[in-house]
Amino acid sequence: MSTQESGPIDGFWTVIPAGGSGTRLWPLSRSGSPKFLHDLTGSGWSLLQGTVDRLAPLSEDRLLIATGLRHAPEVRQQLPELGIDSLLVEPSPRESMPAIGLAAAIIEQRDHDAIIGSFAADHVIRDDESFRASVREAVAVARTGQLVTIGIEPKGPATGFGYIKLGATLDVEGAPTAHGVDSFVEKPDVDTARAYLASGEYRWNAGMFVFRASMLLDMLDHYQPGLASDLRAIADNPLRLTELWPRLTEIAIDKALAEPAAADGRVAVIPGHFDWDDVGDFDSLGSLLTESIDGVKVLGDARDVVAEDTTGVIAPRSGRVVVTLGVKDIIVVDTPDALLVTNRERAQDVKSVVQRLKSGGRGELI
Ligand SMILES: Nc1nc2c(ncn2[C@@H]2O[C@H](COP(=O)(O)OP(=O)(O)O[C@H]3O[C@H](CO)[C@@H](O)[C@H](O)[C@@H]3O)[C@@H](O)[C@H]2O)c(=O)[nH]1
Repeated sequence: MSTQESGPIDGFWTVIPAGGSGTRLWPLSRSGSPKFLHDLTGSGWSLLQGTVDRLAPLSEDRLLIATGLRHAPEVRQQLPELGIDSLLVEPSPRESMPAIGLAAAIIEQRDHDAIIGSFAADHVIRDDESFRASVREAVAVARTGQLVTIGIEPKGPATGFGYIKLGATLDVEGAPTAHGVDSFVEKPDVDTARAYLASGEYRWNAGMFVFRASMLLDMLDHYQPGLASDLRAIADNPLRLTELWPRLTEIAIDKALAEPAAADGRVAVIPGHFDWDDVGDFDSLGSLLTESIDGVKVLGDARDVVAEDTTGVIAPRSGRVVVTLGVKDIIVVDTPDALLVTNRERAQDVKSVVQRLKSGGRGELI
């Protein structure tokens, strides 16, 4: 298989775990309306719709979206063409492993040889063709029985991402850039991240995993046997979902599988060369918005902003007009029930004020 090949990939399924609440993007993103349901780039599409569209040329209608009970109606509304079998509704959040594992168990029953690519619902990718070429390489390696990830060249010493240490190059037909993975390190401190960056040996973990469905279930049997047997039981009898789901281990795929499997030499990485952003906070959102009005990036209706001698990001979402004068690197997010004013430097800390609101009895705003 060549990386230049186009068209759908035989037996390839897309899984999209769509959970998490994106608290650093509060008050735009709320637990009832998380960031994947929002258009955060001004494209007219939500991040979820963009993700589905990016993968459709590879997997066509072989798609499974795993989302929470609260978000399922909005997901259906945004994706009216979604087949009845393409939505997996979870009774409560359990992190990514139960969602991806159950999707794998269900898909394996439908298609024993399925290869699955699991991709977050809430990331922005600029160069779709290059992304799909990386997925094709990842599939070629996944066919050999490895758990494969796509790693992103780090742009800075970010502490909000996991890092993947590259191992030796692999010799797999159709995957000329494939490497083994030495280890995964989840969200290091800034000094460690700087050292990783300087070494040139690390890639960002972008939460993308490609694997044979049967292989993932075997790995789960090995590393998370209790979870594996519960997930198989639910896939065998979906009526057991409400009974078994609450007891499933709440764990991310990185911790449950990627870290231990890398230590056992069972993980590979394709270094991706496309522009990727997880839109983690308002600062990164600002850099994604291309249109600047009088020096300000506006997410919403530009007629609702009057900004003089101002730089930063403004999201007018209340129907009110936002007027700023003489402020630099500001972030203003105006929604009907909550107004956030901060600056780009403190964008990451929005998470902690959200926590404060929650513990202060204003959980209804989160
Ligand atoms: N269905 C479902 N999906 C979930 C749930 N919890 C999380 N997810 C999904 O699992 C993925 C990762 O979860 P996050 O909670 O957003 O992880 P993170 O802290 O951002 O870290 C992960 O992603 C980073 C890249 O964005 C990585 O750098 C990091 O290493 C790790 O993989 C996202 O697609 C998220 O929607 C859940 O309960 N249910």
